[in-house]
Amino acid sequence: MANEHGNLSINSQNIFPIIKKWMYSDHDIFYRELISNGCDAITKLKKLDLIGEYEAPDDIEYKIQVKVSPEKKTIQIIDNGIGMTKEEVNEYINQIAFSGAEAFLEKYKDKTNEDQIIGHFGLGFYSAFMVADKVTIDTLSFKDGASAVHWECDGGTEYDMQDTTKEEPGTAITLYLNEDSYEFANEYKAREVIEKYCSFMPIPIFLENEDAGEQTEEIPEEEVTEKDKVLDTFIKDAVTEEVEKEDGTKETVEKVPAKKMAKIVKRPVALNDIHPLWTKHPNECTDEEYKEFYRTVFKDYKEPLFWIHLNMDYPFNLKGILYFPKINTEYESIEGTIKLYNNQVFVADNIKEVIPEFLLLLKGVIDCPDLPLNVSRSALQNDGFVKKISEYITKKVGDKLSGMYKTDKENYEKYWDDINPFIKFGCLKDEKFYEKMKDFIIFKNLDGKYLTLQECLDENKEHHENTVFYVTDETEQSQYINMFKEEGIDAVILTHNIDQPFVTHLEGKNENLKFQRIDADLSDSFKEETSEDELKELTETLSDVFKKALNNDKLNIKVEKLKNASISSMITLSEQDRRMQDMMKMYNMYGMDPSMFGANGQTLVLNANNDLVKYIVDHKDGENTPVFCEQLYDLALLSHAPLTPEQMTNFIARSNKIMELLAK
Ligand SMILES: Nc1ncnc2c1ncn2[C@@H]1O[C@H](COP(=O)(O)OP(=O)(O)OP(=O)(O)O)[C@@H](O)[C@H]1O
Repeated sequence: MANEHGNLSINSQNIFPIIKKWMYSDHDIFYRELISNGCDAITKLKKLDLIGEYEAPDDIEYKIQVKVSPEKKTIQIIDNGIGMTKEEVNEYINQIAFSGAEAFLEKYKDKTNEDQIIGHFGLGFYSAFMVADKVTIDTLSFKDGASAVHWECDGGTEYDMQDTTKEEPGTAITLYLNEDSYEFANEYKAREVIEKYCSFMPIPIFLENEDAGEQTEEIPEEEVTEKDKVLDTFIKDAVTEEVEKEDGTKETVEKVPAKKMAKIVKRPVALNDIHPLWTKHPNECTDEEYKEFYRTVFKDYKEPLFWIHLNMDYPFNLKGILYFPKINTEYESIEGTIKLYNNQVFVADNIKEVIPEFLLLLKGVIDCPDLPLNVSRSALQNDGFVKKISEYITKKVGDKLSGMYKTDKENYEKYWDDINPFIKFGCLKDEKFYEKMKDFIIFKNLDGKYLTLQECLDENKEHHENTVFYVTDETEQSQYINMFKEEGIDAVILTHNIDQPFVTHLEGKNENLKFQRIDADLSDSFKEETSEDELKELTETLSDVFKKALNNDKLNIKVEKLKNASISSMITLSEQDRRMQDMMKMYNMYGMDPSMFGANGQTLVLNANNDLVKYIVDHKDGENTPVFCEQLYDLALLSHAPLTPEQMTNFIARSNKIMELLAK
């Protein structure tokens, strides 16, 4: 072919400046685009070989080679795939791709970042110009009689094409990096980017630093294969050790015998796993493989609790593995990662348009070749097909969990403390998931037994109808817990942030159902039968004394005769008021007067059967009465909520004073 010089068939003057600016932060995706083009080219050739339209040499080793040269500031991506004829370069590179890229950019150039094209699919070959001033293609088509083509373009609208020599079919793309992009020729940077995007591509990828010189390694000679380039052979001395014999004399014994070794050119190691676990059938995968995959992909050395292997071909193609991670501490925020792949090519993490929001708390991989990824995120959100995929994933997770409840309850209960925030979040976010899971939500009771909602209600029917009492802090609320236990009344433990909105949700779903925190109100079971008048009189007396002693006119005081005489004072706060206060805390409305929202605060309950309370009634004006009142109030507060720093300081000082009085 004579030298051919031509104009790229585009209408706008120059799209390269736009390409170069495109998604500044994601310039590294050119690696993905070019390597996946190479994988596609090889996959096509393998198919042709399979159907008899091409006969590959017996010793063919399909692979992608990435060669970086920090000195020359070049990157080469070489495949031994299908290659291109001159006509194909014309068609795919000079015409179609350019006008395609132009249309693509035209469509999206005004869009803001929020509306990014998913993973920027479709940028293709031209993404090379984000990092390179000049790009060349050397390619030889697999077709009989094809001649090799050299193509070159320096980022303008013109290209040059000429014959070249190339022995084997395939394509080599060479990037001459621009000044801002030299880092991509750094071996470690290249490795990092390739591992990010190409870890599971279906063709082995090898990285080589052209400037690093020949790397070597030493292996036992018997392990040398035909493919190895042997540089030297030598004998590695035996390893010996001096040991003491029974008679006390010493002897030298051979631990490892002398060995014939070979020094060879370092064997290349592929950067990717071409058969990621999700592509295998679940029956073929062992637990150890699942765990190993989890460790490698998520760099999490805590073992996952369990996993779900998604595997379907119809009505759409979807494979993946979702792991339920172990949450180590109560305080660790749960943050998962779901990696999305398209035919083993990494697209992006946590695409909430495709993956239901609550599943993003898990860790996992999803590969869905059918996804329309070259559309904007907002279009994806409204896509019926994408919704179906998302619903399918949710359904599968629900199936797995409900199945586990039914057939492996022991483990389900074992995992419950770790997985319940996730399930509850899912129920709040997704009606269908709630419907699927509602009968499999369990509650840990005061004895550490797990009960369903219905079981909780049935168990306590005699004491309270349709009410579930719950504990949010076992230490703080221990006094109430003891009272409940004494009366044989049960409560459940709900300590996670998600529990408050979740119980509200359950109340909305179940008519008449009420959740009450254990300190919300004192049920009649704890009280002795007594006359209303007597209590009223005591309440008036004690209210006066306490209000005066605590210098607090607004204090609500209620006197009860509690069966347990050792309890002196308690705080109760109605469920509704407490939820209001919690909500205010959540929205950072500290310092506001709760009464603004109708929350009129706590009630100090005093036990008329308690000796200290009796003492106060009998010594209204006693010298030490105010101290008793303050102390009883603080003790009640302590078992309800943490004291403020000022309250705590006073409490400690007063406690010391009381002991001094006792010591006198
Ligand atoms: N390494 C290669 N070997 C053979 N053909 C190639 C190679 N790279 C690109 N091509 C041809 O050029 C065409 C255009 O490539 P480009 O990367 O721009 O778009 P694409 O791969 O079709 O789509 P995508 O936008 O998904 O990358 C390809 O469809 C393919 O026919």
